Amino acid sequence: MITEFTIGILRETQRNPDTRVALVPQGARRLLNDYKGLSILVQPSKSRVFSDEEYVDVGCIISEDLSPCDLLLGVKEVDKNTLMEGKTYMFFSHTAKKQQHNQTLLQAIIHKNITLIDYEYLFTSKNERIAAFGYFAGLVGAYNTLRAYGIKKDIFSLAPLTGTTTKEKLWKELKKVVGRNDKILITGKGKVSRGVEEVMQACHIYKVDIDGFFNKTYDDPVYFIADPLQYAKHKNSIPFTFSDFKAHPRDFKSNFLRFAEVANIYMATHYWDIRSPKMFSLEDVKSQLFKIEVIGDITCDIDGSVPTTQRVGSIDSPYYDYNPFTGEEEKAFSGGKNITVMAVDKLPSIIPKESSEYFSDQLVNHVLSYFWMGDYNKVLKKATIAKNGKIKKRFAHLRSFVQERL
Ligand SMILES: NC(=O)c1ccc[n+]([C@@H]2O[C@H](COP(=O)([O-])OP(=O)(O)OC[C@H]3O[C@@H](n4cnc5c(N)ncnc54)[C@H](O)[C@@H]3O)[C@@H](O)[C@H]2O)c1
Repeated sequence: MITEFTIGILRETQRNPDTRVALVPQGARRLLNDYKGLSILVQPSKSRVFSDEEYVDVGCIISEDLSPCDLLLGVKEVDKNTLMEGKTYMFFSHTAKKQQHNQTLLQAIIHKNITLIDYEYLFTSKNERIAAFGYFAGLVGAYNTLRAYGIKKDIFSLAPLTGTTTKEKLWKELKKVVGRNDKILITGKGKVSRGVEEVMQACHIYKVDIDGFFNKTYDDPVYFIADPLQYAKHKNSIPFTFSDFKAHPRDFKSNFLRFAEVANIYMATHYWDIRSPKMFSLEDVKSQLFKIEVIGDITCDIDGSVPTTQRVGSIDSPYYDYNPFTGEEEKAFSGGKNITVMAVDKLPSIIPKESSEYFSDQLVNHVLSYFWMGDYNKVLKKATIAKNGKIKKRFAHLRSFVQERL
């Protein structure tokens, strides 16, 4: 039904550009077949996992100039110097939690009267995230965390993930994981957690219930997935409800330490609202009772709910140690009572082809047509951080953040 609409696929602009893409050639082909007034322009890129030719083959136009586009699609933060005045952009902006490193990006968006829609806030009517790479972050994050444990304990050796790989290759490698009587704690029951769980199953690590996790000993490794009901509690002992936790996170405190006393590996996959309690404090990790030796922080929030995450590691160098007594970072696997941390963003970029295909399917099936058919259930509206250079009401907490002088 559309008269005319043009999508632009941006070239990623970070220093080590992400090879993922939000709309893959097969998805573009489907859209172009289904909607006759649609055009898709693609900025040429040598690093994208799909070649320019693959886009041309399905009817897209390769063009450096994306100024004719109604919508510009990226994956990661767009270089603020390339932003075009008055355009509509959709990408992972990592601005809504007032991330300091993206403050100037948000300021540029406001200054240039841009409309910013963030994939992170596209939700179904059942409040489920629509477009996310989380599942793949879970696969890679769990792999990297198990690899760290294998190195730390010198019990197995998984190949490092450098460059890019496929799910099939990960699975082959994971056959090397040998179990001990480890207890693995996972927090969060969303998409990342689903990926982590698949890795657990691939390694024949078994899931136990909360009673088993706390009270039983096993000969083999086991895991438990804690949801907010189990890792947080109301400050006034009011029974926990998730809706209350989401609406009034400041009324809750952490109930995590009991897990830290039995788990030796921890994988953080929960969503964290900056107003909700941190899992533990840096004081807590000094305690003899704090047993966790390896933390795979897939949430990767700096100064977030997992305070041992002092910085974001890189794909090629994903680990560092945190010394609980000095509070300093040390070389990974340097021993003693150090906690080994794996905290890397862009984890799904290690599996760029499959993760892009998965993400693109979600956009094609559940999001993109709202731009030209009408956003009747407000999916786009709710994910709009700024409209024509004005911060939207849902993100009003960012108004002072964009006005701060640097
Ligand atoms: N490191 C990476 O490369 C990478 C990649 C993708 C996602 N992530 C991060 O992983 C985290 C989880 O992502 P996901 O896709 O699994 O999210 P999700 O929405 O699918 O699941 C999040 C889970 O967190 C828990 N939760 C706690 N408080 C919540 C709240 N206030 N609202 C909603 N859920 C809450 C729930 O158990 C929920 O199921 C996010 O912080 C995301 O940014 C990291």
